[in-house]
Amino acid sequence: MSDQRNSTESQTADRDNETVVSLEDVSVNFEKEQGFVDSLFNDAQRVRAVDGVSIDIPENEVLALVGESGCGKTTLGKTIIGVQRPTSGTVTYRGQDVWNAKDGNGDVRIPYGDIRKALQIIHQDPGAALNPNRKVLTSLEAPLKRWNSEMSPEDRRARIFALLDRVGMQPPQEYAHRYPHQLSGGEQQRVALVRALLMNPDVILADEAVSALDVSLRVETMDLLLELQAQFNTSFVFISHTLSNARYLTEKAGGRVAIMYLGEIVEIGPPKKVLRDPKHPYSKVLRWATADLDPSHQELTDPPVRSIDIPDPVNPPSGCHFHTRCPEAREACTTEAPELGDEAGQPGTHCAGCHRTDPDHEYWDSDPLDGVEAEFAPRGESDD
Ligand SMILES: Nc1ncnc2c1ncn2[C@@H]1O[C@H](COP(=O)(O)OP(=O)(O)OP(=O)(O)O)[C@@H](O)[C@H]1O
Repeated sequence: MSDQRNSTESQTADRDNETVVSLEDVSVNFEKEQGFVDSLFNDAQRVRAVDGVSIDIPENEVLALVGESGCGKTTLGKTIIGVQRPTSGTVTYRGQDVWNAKDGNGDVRIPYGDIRKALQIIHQDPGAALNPNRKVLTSLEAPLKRWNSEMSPEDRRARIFALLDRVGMQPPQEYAHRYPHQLSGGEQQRVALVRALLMNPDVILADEAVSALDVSLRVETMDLLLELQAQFNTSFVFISHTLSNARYLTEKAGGRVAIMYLGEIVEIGPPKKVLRDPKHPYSKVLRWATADLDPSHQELTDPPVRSIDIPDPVNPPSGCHFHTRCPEAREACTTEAPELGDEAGQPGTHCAGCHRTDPDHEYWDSDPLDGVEAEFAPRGESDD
């Protein structure tokens, strides 16, 4: 590990809290694909992939988005980096509305081209993202030619070689002249990382960027990502199915973990709080499913849920979306959606969207739902 990241404390203290990207009450709906016959008889159904999310991404942030498949992580990540247009709500980059910049609406202070350069993505499968018929050098030169057209060919190559060298592809001239199939999975991922870094971005979205790698390479790659994040002062949004990777990245970087369920962020905060002492019943389920995070895992035979079925995002449950599966749900959860709190999108805070976090909520006087143990936990148990 480089001495650029000696301690979580110094990293946190050095952090410049200027907001780079801000989402305000953002929702993204998709039309659900239907078969031909269904489409003749039924109205189009809308999937609520992201449902009313507000969050700030400051400079030098490491944020991990975690949740089950289909909960909206990728859609939210793409909305953060300005490639997915929200159905409602606003996305701003350094105060500029991203979609007004794209559409040329109003007084555009930051052109959309600059925003695209500043917000980059690394895909889960770098092999698929690289053109198989192009040498690494050609693939890496393309975005520089497009976005930094004033750069001379010599400077372009010097920058590419320096970055290939920095990510450990040595000698860089030799790697630059290979085709993607002549690289290992880990090397392809490094090329994808170089391509993102070439633009000097403010934010990189890494969508399951290490999950396709062998376990032995995963930690090495995560360490490299964190070193580069610190060196280039770039914020990283990591999308992960697994809490272990999210914990590794965010604990080392002094970052945040956001747990998503059916399009919503249900809990967000520092990993020590969210992963080791979760407040939301759904976060407890994810923690239970990660044996190395939950010492009681071995003794429990069943997951702490009433139902293992994930509801349809076309028609999420009323009130708290999690009430149909929650082992602590009461009547109040079926009607009133819990708030995550105004502070939730901001760094340093730990918030959960659960009525149990409010000791005065009517939840405590309402009846447990079928299958919920009446004395599950006393009032205020979830408070810090
Ligand atoms: N382009 C699209 N058209 C229609 N539905 C979509 C589209 N993209 C995503 N969805 C739906 O939106 C919901 C959220 O998908 P998303 O890919 O964001 O979830 P995810 O948490 O990233 O899942 P995974 O971990 O499996 O990648 C899912 O129900 C998905 O089927």
